[in-house]
Order: sequence, then structure tokens, then C-alpha cells
Amino acid sequence: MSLQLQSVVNSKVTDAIMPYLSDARLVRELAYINGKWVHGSQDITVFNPATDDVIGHCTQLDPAQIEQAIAAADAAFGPWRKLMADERAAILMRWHDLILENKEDLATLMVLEQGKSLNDARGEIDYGASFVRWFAEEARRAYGDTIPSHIPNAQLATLREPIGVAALITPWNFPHAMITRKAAAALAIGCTVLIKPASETPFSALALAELAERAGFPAGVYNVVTGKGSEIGSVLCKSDKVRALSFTGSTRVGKVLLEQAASTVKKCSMELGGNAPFIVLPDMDITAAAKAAVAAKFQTAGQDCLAANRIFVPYTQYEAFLQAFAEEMAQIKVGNGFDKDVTMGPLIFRQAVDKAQELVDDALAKGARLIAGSQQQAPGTNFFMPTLLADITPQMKVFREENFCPVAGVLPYNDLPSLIAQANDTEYGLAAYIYGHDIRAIWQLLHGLEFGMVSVNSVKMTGHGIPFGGVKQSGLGREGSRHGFDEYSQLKYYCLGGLMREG
Ligand SMILES: NC(=O)c1ccc[n+]([C@@H]2O[C@H](COP(=O)([O-])OP(=O)(O)OC[C@H]3O[C@@H](n4cnc5c(N)ncnc54)[C@H](O)[C@@H]3O)[C@@H](O)[C@H]2O)c1
Ligand SMILES: N[C@@H](CC=O)C(=O)O
Repeated sequence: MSLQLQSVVNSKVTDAIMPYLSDARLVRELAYINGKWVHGSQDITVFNPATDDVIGHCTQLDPAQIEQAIAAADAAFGPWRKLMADERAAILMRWHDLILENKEDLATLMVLEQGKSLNDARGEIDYGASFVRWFAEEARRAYGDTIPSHIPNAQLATLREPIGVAALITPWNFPHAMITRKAAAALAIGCTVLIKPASETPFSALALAELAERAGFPAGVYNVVTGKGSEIGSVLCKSDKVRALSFTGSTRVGKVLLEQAASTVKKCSMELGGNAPFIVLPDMDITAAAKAAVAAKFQTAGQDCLAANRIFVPYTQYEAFLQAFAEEMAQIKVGNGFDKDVTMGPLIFRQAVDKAQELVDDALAKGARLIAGSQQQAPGTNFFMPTLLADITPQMKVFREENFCPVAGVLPYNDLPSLIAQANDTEYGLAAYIYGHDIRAIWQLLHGLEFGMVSVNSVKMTGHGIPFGGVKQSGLGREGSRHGFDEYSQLKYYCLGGLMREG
């Protein structure tokens, strides 16, 4: 079956998007395969979570079209990997520059489909572009090793080779940066990519594809497939041609994909859920700690894998901290991400609001105290007002589950050993925060905490140069940093024997 192709017409995009953008060609509703915009069999409706308005549709590809996309990426792999690193880097840098030139439009699209504030969306575009630049630069440094030989008259070494076609499946909470963090690494090292964005936020992904085309990626190197996650995931996992699978999303779906990918023994990289502890040490200024905890909890309306869900405070400062936190939380301005001064947008859809309420109800039924947060003030059906619960316990869902909503839970602690045990009492192990000054306590925590990333006295911990990733059920592998290539490359060892030695 040949691909149904459509030139450049975005016939169904509603007026809800176009008036906001300076470049209408960034709005794409079709999938992007082998350098063409492609129709699927049905449409998936995309909503603005702040207003519930329909903002457009993306296309749902059928399994045969996913197979065709895989074949295109596979065919493009050979020529792409053969380019010199400098040549791939130049295309990546053009993509980077185009992303930044179109920052305002990309951020606007993100607010429309994801709901975050315009400032946060702009920040995400910068963050996303930084990975493209980083990996364009790293492409020139994808070294192998030479190995002191234990074999007479032989030279031993490794080559770092691109693994092949990489499937990248991404979530809706960071619809831009979760793509670039994967795609830039894969492309720079010489892989071709098939990107499957979340159906709630396809427009950010498709705009990136439009810019990738303008940057000059050859046909088949950069592909975006849209449609049903389970259907696409299963075709990608079963295909022998797809050699790497990089997934960012929930631990539940990550486990499904790991099982499916086992059938073809793919290299799997999993960036999954988190349930971050935020630990306040006794020597920390309480107002400063509360300010940082609010920032760490409510970024992206709590829909952030790094969100500080369980906040541990010494008994002696407990009530003072709750008061300071409630005061700081009251400064959050909830509303449509386009409105001036808004710092927190809606949740992604109505079920997320219901889940937030369920967490609060469960906690209150099990003895938590509601310190602040009234849902009567919510400015729309998909909004959940920032909520502060005290006295949360490990028996409550708000402690156990990745809550992914603007509900903060605080609990007191007595001593470091019991604190460490409680902070680790979760299946997740992505990120942890420590606020305080006592270097011995910080060191003890750094060693005791079972998390892939620990940030001391800083809410911001991410960036292109750091190895982002978790332990336990928060995932496998690292993104960004000099380790980012590991997920998309393999070492080929060679032994060059029978060499004559001089002297
Ligand atoms: N560790 C990280 O770096 C990181 C970063 C961002 C988000 N996340 C996690 O992502 C989750 C929120 O995002 P979400 O709700 O979009 O996650 P999700 O797991 O529901 O979906 C993620 C992606 O997987 C697709 N998908 C769903 N079911 C699938 C299946 N059976 N097979 C293949 N693909 C499938 C979705 O369409 C989407 O594209 C949270 O758990 C959050 O912690 C983790
Ligand atoms: N906030 C994370 C993404 C997780 O949701 C990041 O900074 O990469």
C-alpha cells in the first residue's frame, strides 16, 4: 500500500489556532513520514485544556502506515550514518536556530494544547533547543576507546556506532523538550527516528517536524507518527528494524513497552514516573524552604515528573513551615496560560481533576489535614486549585502514587535514619530535593537516598549537560549529558591482530 500524501494543506485547523501564530505553516495536522505529510484513516480531536475548545485534529495512522514509516527510517539510516559528524551537526544546528527563531509561535502552540503559562512554555522551548545544540556539539566527540592489549602484536579498540532506527515515544506534559532531548541525541550519533507524541499535544511535535524539514534533514531521517499509543507501540516493538526504544511517560505504560520490546531485544531507555521527596533540614530558613518547596511542587501545575510530592519537615518547625508554605502557595495565580500574571494553568483533562480530588478525599478520610486549597475558586472545569495537605502518611495515595497534580503533602520527621527510610519508601526513584546547610546531614542523605538525581538547595536541577534519569521503577538509562549517546549507540570492539612490532 502506498502512502496517502497530502501537500501542505491544513484544512481542518480551526480558527482557534491560526490567529495566534505568525507562521501558519507551523500548524500541521498530518503525520510526517519519509519527508511527506501523510493522512491516516481517522482524526483525533485536540482540545485546549484551559477552555475545552477544539483547537484542531491530528491524524490517526493505521498499523500498515507505521510499518511504512519504519521502512522509510530504515532505508534512510545507511546514508545518514555515513555522513560526517560535522555534516549531521550542521543540520542539527540549523534546526536549533529555527526553533529559537520560531520560539514565540512554538510557545503559543504549546499553551494552546498543553495549558502551561506562556512564560513556562517559552522556557521549555529554550530548554528543548539547548539539547539540540548540545548534541550537535557532542556529535564531534562521539569517541571510542583504545585498549592496552593483552594479545601480542595486536591493537584493541572500540568504535561507537549508531544503533539504527530509534522509536521515541513522548508525553504531553513537556511536549517539546521531551522530544528534542531524545531526538537530538539519536540524530547526532547517526540514528534515524520515529517520534510518537502524545495525542493530547501533537502540534508541538508536528511543528518541530516542519522545522526539521526546513533545517534539511533528508527524507526518512526524521518521522512523526500520530495515532493510538497502544497500536503504534505494539508495531514499533514488534519490528526488528527498530533497534532502540526510548520512552518518556508513566511507569505503567513503560512496563508494557518493556515486555513488548523484549520480543525483539531492543535497547530500551525508560524515563518514567517520579515521587520526589523534598527534605527540609533543621538549620534551614523556613520561609526560604517553603518558597523553594512551592516552586518545586507546582511547576507545570504539579504535572511534572520532578514535582516535590512528599515534603518532609522537622517536627520542631512543622507548623511554622505549613503556614509559610500556605502563604507562598497563595501567590500562585491560576488561569489561562495566556493571561498576564498567570503562573499555573489547567490540568491536561477532566480525569486529571477527578484524580486530584480522589487523592485529597482519600488523604482526608485517612486523617490528613486540609490546610489550604478551595476548589470553588477553580476558573474552569479542568482546573484544580493548589492544595496543601498536612500529616500525610505512607498509607495514603497522595504519599504512594505519583500524584501529578497540584496537591502538596507535608509530613514531620524526627531523625535522619527514619527520614531516609520514609523518603525511600516508594517504588519510584527519579529525583529528590534537600534544603539545608549541615554538610554532614546532606552527605548522609546524598548517600542514603535511592534517587537518580538529588538537588541540594536548588529547585532547578535539569539542563542539557546533566544525566537525567531515575532508578528503581522510575526508569532505565540517562538523557542529556555526555551519557545521552549511550541509549542510541553501541560499542563495537575490534582486535587488529597479527601486527608486526618494531624493535
Ligand atoms: N522521567 C521523565 O523524564 C519524565 C518526563 C516527563 C513525564 N514523565 C512521566 O510521564 C507521565 C505523564 O505522561 P503521560 O500521561 O503522557 O504518560 P503515558 O504513559 O500515558 O503516555 C506517554 C506516551 O505513551 C503513549 N502510550 C500510551 N499507551 C501506550 C502503549 N500501550 N504503548 C505505547 N505507547 C503508549 C501515549 O500516547 C504517550 O505518547 C508521568 O508518569 C510522568 O512522570 C516522565
Ligand atoms: N521537568 C522534567 C520533565 C519531567 O516531567 C525536565 O525538566 O526534564
